Amino acid sequence: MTTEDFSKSVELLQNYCSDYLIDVTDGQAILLLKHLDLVIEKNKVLNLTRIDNVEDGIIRHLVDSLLFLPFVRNCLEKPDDGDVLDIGTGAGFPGIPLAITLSSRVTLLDSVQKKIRADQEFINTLGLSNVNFSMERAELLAKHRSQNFNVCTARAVAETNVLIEYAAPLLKMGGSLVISKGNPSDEEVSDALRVSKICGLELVSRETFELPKHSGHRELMVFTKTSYPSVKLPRKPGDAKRRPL
Ligand SMILES: C[S@@+](CC[C@H](N)C(=O)[O-])C[C@H]1O[C@@H](n2cnc3c(N)ncnc32)[C@H](O)[C@@H]1O
Repeated sequence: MTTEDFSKSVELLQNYCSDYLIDVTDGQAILLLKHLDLVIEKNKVLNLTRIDNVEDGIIRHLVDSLLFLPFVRNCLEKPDDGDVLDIGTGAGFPGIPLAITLSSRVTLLDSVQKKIRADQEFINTLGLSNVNFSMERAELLAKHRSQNFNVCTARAVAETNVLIEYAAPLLKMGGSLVISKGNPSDEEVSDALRVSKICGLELVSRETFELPKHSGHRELMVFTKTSYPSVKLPRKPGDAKRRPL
């Protein structure tokens, strides 16, 4: 990107975000766009995303990830404090945009080694000091980091009931799972409500957004842990999907 293109992108990103009442400083916007640039570059040698241009990436990766920000902030006990886990982070969405805009500790979790390696490279280049990495399945992380996180996030990882089962043992009591969904079916939502009861979570908010330039509909859902699961969690890796609760 030329310096002129970069400045235009910073302005575009800030303008889009202000439509959702999300403030992004110049410094944060520069880091967000550098991350996007690194992802697009890395995508030439590693299959990370279908989005291969900055204009689409600003909307479908950056704005889409930043929609999580007010919800995550709201769920943290103290603003900008606490531990956030991004389950199935892929190329770092929404985890890296959240790490740039929050000063909380953010752990990027993915079971695929090459994705976590790419994320480590991105974070080194961006110079962020509040990011940790975990290369394993969510179900296995829950065995040694049980009740460790104030907030879990996930975008485009699994059905809502599966995400609830992954997050329940990882969250501290009172912690929350924040997820973004395109168009969840009634069946997905009713399954999620049933499984959330078993796992000790409650749906506390559900808000809808339209991405800029008709790029998609989003539902941001927040589930808060209010009691302990009534079944033993985590179950074996893969059970949440293969044998849903
Ligand atoms: C479609 S990608 C989405 C990546 C990113 N969240 C985004 O929105 O661009 C889903 C990612 O979740 C990871 N994943 C799926 N199930 C997982 C699990 N049980 N534990 C850890 N990572 C998982 C996959 O390896 C993959 O990188």
